[in-house]
Amino acid sequence: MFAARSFTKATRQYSTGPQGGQSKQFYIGAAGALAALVGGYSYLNKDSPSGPLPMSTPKSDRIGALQTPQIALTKDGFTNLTLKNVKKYNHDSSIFEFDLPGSSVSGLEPAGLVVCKAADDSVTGDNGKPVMRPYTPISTADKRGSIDFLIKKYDDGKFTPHVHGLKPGDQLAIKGPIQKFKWVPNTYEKVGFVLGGSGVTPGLQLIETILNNPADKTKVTLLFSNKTPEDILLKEVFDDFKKKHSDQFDVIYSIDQPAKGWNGHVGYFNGEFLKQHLPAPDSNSKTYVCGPPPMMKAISGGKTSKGAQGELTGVLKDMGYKEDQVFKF
Ligand SMILES: Cc1cc2nc3c(=O)[nH]c(=O)nc-3n(C[C@H](O)[C@H](O)[C@H](O)COP(=O)(O)OP(=O)(O)OC[C@H]3O[C@@H](n4cnc5c(N)ncnc54)[C@H](O)[C@@H]3O)c2cc1C
Repeated sequence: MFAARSFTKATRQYSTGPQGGQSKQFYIGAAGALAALVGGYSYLNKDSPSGPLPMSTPKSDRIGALQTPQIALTKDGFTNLTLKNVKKYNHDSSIFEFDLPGSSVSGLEPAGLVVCKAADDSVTGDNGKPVMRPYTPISTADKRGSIDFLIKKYDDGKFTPHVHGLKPGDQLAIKGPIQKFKWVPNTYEKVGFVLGGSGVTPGLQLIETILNNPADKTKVTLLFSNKTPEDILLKEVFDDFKKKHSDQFDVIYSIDQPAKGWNGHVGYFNGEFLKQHLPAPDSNSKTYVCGPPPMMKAISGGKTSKGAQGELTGVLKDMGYKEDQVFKF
């Protein structure tokens, strides 16, 4: 059985049927805002990785129980996918829906990502090589016929102006799925997520995987930092999670400066705040971090230029977390 979701900025509706195992769970990803202030992410390596929109996935588009779907992508090379549809999400982010051939699927299970580059290699870095960036789709692994991304535009960014300039019919080169790790339900009693801006995408993928599995009792806390309230992507999704899984999931939003009508946290996350809300550093917990470089640096230290986890530093290190208790997306 599979979850069917209808995804809009204001409303995210879904029905979730009984689920078999991990492979039959669905996730969305999201990506978003924050960070005009900061920008950039922990790429897989430097230039080579480091208004709302309806995104419905009809049940008929989902993997049929009796049929093994074809996987459209490969991690061995780039596949050029054609842009089917673009929908504005908010002031700087849009949802990009790319065609998958026939009724194939992306096959992108949590915790996984794809790497994107310009289909014609027209976007190059200072070293003359094609710029590549990692993205986590908001569509689920089993969605047939398309893969969808929510991508924030950085006006001074190297890659996202290109993506936001694409029109239906244009192509993007996509490689994946690249699975960072396989989530095993109930490995930890509690997990914490410290996310910023469009770094929300990989976190959302994993959070939804946990919450959609009734057998997974992992308690989840999300601390989500953005520049302004308008930058918070997929807030409606997390609010809905909180409503439906109040005993298992909690989310705290934070913005950088006070804003009219804002009742949530204001300011960067510091040790005192994290100590109050994150699971304590012990063998029953794990904390996941994803966000722009300055945030990563402050919270956990960044990843290495080749995408390795790198040394744990920052606030989490000061709080006593060990390297195996933190994962940097
Ligand atoms: C696992 C993963 C999944 C992701 N998924 C998504 C997703 O679904 N959607 C999405 O929108 N994004 C996602 N991202 C981020 C994405 O990979 C890109 O980083 C982002 O799109 C910006 O790319 P760009 O080339 O346009 O900007 P860049 O050229 O990388 O720059 C972005 C901004 O950061 C600034 N900047 C760059 N480096 C630094 C630095 N060291 N210090 C301070 N400022 C800096 C730039 O001036 C600019 O304002 C994900 C990242 C990861 C690691």
